[in-house]
Amino acid sequence: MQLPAGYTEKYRTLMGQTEADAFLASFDQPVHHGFRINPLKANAIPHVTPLTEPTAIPNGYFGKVNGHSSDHVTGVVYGQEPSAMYVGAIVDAQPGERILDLCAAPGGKSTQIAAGLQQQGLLVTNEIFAKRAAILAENIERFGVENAVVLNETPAHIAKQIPAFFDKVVVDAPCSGEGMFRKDPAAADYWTPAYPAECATRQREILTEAVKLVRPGGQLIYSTCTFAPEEDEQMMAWLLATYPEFELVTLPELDGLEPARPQWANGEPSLAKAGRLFPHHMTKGEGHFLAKLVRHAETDETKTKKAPRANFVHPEPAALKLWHAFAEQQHLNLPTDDRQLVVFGDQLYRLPSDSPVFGRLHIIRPGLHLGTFKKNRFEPAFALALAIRPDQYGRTVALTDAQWARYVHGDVVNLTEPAEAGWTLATINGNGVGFGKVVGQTLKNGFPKGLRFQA
Ligand SMILES: C[S@@+](CC[C@H](N)C(=O)[O-])C[C@H]1O[C@@H](n2cnc3c(N)ncnc32)[C@H](O)[C@@H]1O
Repeated sequence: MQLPAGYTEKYRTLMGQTEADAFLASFDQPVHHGFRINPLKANAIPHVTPLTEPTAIPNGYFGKVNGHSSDHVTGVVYGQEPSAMYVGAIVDAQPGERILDLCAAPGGKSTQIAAGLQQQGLLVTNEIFAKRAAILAENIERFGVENAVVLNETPAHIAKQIPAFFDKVVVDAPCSGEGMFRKDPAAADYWTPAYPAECATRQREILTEAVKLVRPGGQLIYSTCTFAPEEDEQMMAWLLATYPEFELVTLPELDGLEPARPQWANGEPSLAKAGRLFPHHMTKGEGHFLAKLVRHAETDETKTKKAPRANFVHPEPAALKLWHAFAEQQHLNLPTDDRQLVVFGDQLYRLPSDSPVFGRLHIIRPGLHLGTFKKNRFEPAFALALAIRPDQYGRTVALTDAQWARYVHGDVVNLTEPAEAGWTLATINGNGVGFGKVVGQTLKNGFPKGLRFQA
């Protein structure tokens, strides 16, 4: 591929001739695709997507996902570039943690974090641009995540509202995207010698807020999909110099992951604890930069922020009655725990445990969407169908491939046998695909209009 002259010169100077030749030649190699399977689903084994070649990352596989397959539509698989999967592995989410994904759309890292949290604890997933935040919310919903709050906010607003709150803050930063040149050669045309420094300015602004959000003793995870030292080693050198309470920690040993290059910044030896994935070294992947930092615990423990209680509107008794009646009639079995029911207009959600006061932050999804209050009745949400296991719901109908194609197209589905009338969970391959109302021997379609397609 045609790379800008300034680009090739830059990496010849940084790497030396021999390595630069191999690095630059890698841009003419094929793009590698990958996906992760979703351990949150009742059946995490895809229906049509082959699991032939695992990546070095848990649940990761090489291969391409068909966006119109039942595997994608039921959230059993999530397409993700193979080296991007390393970020989630380094976050290493554990059940019960409070994690913030600050630059999250479309949701690759967030869905990976959600898999690690196993529906316990709190994932706050944020995207600054509204259109991208809507896509993020859709992907979180399809993945069946129950414990995520989706925000559409600036990092500064979040830092002001809930400082020092999170065990882990992830900054998968907007960057010059040099690791995307193979996938999108037009991105290379956008590159100028000054572009990485422009991106670095924005990254510093984001990190200035991100550091405030990490609790003492908590971790900050920083990643980019670019090779530019200005956005990688030099960004970490700046962070360490500006925030001495942060320290880089050694990354786990993972296939293809190599130490970052202190000589590309100020020579500070600890920068080698950050990691790089280079396309001319790792077996298959587009490349990434990764770093994990810990914020030293403060000696004065009183400075550690206690979790403020969430400020949400709880359902009125009449609304609660409708919800309980629905759950009882449909034999919906949601485990009882401390998750609170909250209402947003006529919508009912289940807020994740440990949610803080979000104040005026712009929330897109306050947890799992359970459904809508209509006059004297309750209608279940699409998100609920994707989050529950079929054995948590009383009425289910397993669709054949042909019936599923009709369902996702928005058609009425003729059932092979009569079924009990009422709200029914349609499934394929053992996973929920949406609700529909059974009438006689037909399933009236409940697949959201905006998602319908011809399979
Ligand atoms: C590399 S992408 C994130 C990819 C995502 N983490 C994933 O795995 O799917 C960076 C994101 O940062 C967002 N962004 C751009 N400017 C930002 C800013 N000033 N503050 C926070 N996020 C920003 C972009 O819209 C983009 O969605």
